[in-house]
Amino acid sequence: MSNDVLLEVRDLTVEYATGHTPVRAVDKVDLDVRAGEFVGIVGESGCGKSTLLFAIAQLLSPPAGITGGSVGFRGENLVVMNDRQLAPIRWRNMSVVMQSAMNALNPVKRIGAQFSDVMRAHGNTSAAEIKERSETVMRLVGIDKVHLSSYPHQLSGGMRQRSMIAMALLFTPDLVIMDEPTSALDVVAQRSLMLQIKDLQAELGFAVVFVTHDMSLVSHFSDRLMVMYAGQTVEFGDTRQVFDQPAHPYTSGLLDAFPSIRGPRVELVGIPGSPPNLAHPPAGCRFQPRCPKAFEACLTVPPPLYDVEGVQARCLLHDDELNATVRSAT
Ligand SMILES: Nc1ncnc2c1ncn2[C@@H]1O[C@H](COP(=O)(O)OP(=O)(O)OP(=O)(O)O)[C@@H](O)[C@H]1O
Repeated sequence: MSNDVLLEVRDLTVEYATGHTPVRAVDKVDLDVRAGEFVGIVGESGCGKSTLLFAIAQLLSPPAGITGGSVGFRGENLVVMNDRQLAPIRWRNMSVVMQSAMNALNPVKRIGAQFSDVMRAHGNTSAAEIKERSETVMRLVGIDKVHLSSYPHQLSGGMRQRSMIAMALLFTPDLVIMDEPTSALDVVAQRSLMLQIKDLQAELGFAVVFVTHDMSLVSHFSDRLMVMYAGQTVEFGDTRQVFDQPAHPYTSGLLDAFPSIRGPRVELVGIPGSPPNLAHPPAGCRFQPRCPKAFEACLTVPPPLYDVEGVQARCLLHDDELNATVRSAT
């Protein structure tokens, strides 16, 4: 991993134009990803994780649209580019692996033919070159090259996901965006696929942005972790630090809701209540209605991100001035 910033997302805002009030699914999100880094994004269902990934990859379609901010990738803002300008970047420099290979792969086309389509669409026309690269990426993900002649339904779930990853690596991109690529797999296949992604990353040096619901997956595999709640980043920092000393009550709640594989047995506690309606988020802190540590200011003051020993956390508990006022009033 280097210190070169590969992806620089600033103030990114995405809205779904449905009903009377637009739904702001991603609200002014900042995200930097360095070359070769693995960044995990977690949060409850509906918090905007997939929308953020689609916005970064410029794959949103109506009613969703980017209404503010920028996506800097290798120094260029993707948001202002048209499809023709994006074409040379897609697959070659940035590729996407979706949640379900069964939906992303064409069911009536052999795997090899799908690889070939991607390579031809992006400028590789030599049949020999396409064959060689297709066999190489299948080897990289541990699938015998005979399966280039298979249809998706002839492969197991794990093999389908692996072939999606192989397809994403056809051009050795700098960034691979993954939206829960292991969620349809059993835990054994899940772990083996994750180990393989990490090995490939070490070998080929690409960065990964990885969305999941699974805290134990990110605890093992990500360098840095972003926790999202109601369209916003609520905590972002070094994964170990976030796990050891969560700086946001929502992160603590997520951690308490997941079993630890090796630690002592403890009772799991869920987070009471449910996430807010993003068309009408609560005033003040969005997590406040569910927060065990909420105090009066949380009802009205929308918290910014505070720096807490190198981790960013969107919680008024870290506002020294506000806390001094609260202490002096009691
Ligand atoms: N087609 C749509 N029309 C209107 N609003 C939508 C649409 N799709 C998503 N949303 C809104 O965007 C929010 C974020 O959705 P998104 O799928 O990005 O969340 P997520 O965190 O990826 O959830 P999951 O983990 O279940 O995939 C949802 O809460 C919903 O309010």
